[in-house]
Amino acid sequence: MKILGKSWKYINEGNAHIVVQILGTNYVLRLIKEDGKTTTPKNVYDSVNFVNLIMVPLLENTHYENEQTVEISKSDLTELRKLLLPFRPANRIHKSLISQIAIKATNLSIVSPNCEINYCIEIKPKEGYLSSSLRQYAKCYYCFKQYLKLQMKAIKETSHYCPLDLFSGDKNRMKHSLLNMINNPQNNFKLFKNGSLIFNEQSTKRDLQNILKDMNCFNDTPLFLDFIIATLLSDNIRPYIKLMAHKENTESAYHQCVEGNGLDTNSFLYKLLQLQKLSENVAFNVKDLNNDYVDYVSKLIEQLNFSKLDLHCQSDKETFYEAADPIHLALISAVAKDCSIMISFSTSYVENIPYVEVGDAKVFYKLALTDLEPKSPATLSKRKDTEKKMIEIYEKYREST
Ligand SMILES: O=P(O)(O)O[C@@H]1[C@@H](OP(=O)(O)O)[C@H](OP(=O)(O)O)[C@H](O)[C@H](OP(=O)(O)O)[C@H]1OP(=O)(O)O
Ligand SMILES: Nc1ncnc2c1ncn2[C@@H]1O[C@H](COP(=O)(O)OP(=O)(O)OP(=O)(O)O)[C@@H](O)[C@H]1O
Repeated sequence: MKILGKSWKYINEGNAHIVVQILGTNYVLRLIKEDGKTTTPKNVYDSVNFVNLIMVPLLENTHYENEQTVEISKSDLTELRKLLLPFRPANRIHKSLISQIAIKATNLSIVSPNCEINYCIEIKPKEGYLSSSLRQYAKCYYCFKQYLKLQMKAIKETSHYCPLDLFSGDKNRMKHSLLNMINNPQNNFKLFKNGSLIFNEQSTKRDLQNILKDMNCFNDTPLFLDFIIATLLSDNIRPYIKLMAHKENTESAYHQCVEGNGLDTNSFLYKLLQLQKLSENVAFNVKDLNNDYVDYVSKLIEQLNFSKLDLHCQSDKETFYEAADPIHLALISAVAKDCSIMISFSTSYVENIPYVEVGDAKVFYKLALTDLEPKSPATLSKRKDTEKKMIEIYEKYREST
């Protein structure tokens, strides 16, 4: 069966979308899971506008072209649902309904369909700072939530990954955080080869070593991690980076959640962190999340069009932040706290794409963010409830050990 007249392949899925690549092109379809909610074409148009006009420019997510909506026929959709089943993970198949309107987006798992081999690293970094609501416990949201996940049996052991290490800008701490992700990947670290998942939550350090041998451009894991760090610290504009092998100094690793301030203001990670922090600077009461916010995405787009703001432009960004409803900012921040970083790379030459010089090799890469669709206002009250639950569980856990 073909989609839009072309062959396709399943890439992966999350709680809200199934993503399939359209072979021979540079795009994917983000199929929207429908269970529990009905998606109208208007909802999807608004969502696409939210990504294109708000999230992409605010994050300077330049390698992500404008999303578009596409319609899939009812009969194709019925067949597609059946064909997707064998590829879908057991813990996700309880959601089986898919919307007829899907989102056409840039395929971030490849640098280009013309490259002989494309690899891609996916990092779901989560909240990179200590939110004011958790400061008294000196423990960040991710590290706290690990105990809740353990209790719910969603994970077998807690991860030592701390987002504050990754966002610290300190290369030692960043390396340490990536090693912790690799030791216990959960949904935070994945690797793809030509759009197929080759490293996931079940993989081990040894699996990564074998993948790197096969890749033939990084001699060892530390060099591979240096490559990831160099791209994350880049401004995503500079045409090339010369990789300086960085000697790890694990002594400086923290064993608790400590915020760093080593990120350059032009770096990709800094921009993501700033957007995440939008929920900190605004005071709002969860009780205010009344019916006024049910259709907030379409209101936000209307306001943006009415004020003729272009969020690619710095002064318009500032005007937007100053005038925005605090709850809208908190909802934008929630997207930035849950999105994924995709670093696709290849040793094949690709025009107008930055590269990292690794020894004699040039590794061409694209750094971009995905999963930028708007969240429901219920996300904000869910966060408060989760915080309460995870603090209780953590305190019980501490008493028992
Ligand atoms: O509960 P959170 O905040 O940690 O994040 C949820 C994620 O959990 P995790 O990354 O595993 O901790 C959760 O991820 P998983 O399904 O656990 O992989 C979703 O990303 C969820 O987003 P949405 O509600 O589907 O839009 C996320 O929910 P939102 O809070 O972003 O709505
Ligand atoms: N544009 C893309 N190109 C290639 N692969 C993608 C793209 N977007 C997402 N993916 C892959 O598909 C997976 C699911 O996508 P995404 O995270 O957007 O789904 P979601 O259901 O919205 O996630 P969540 O569970 O965080 O709500 C990602 O983890 C990633 O592996």
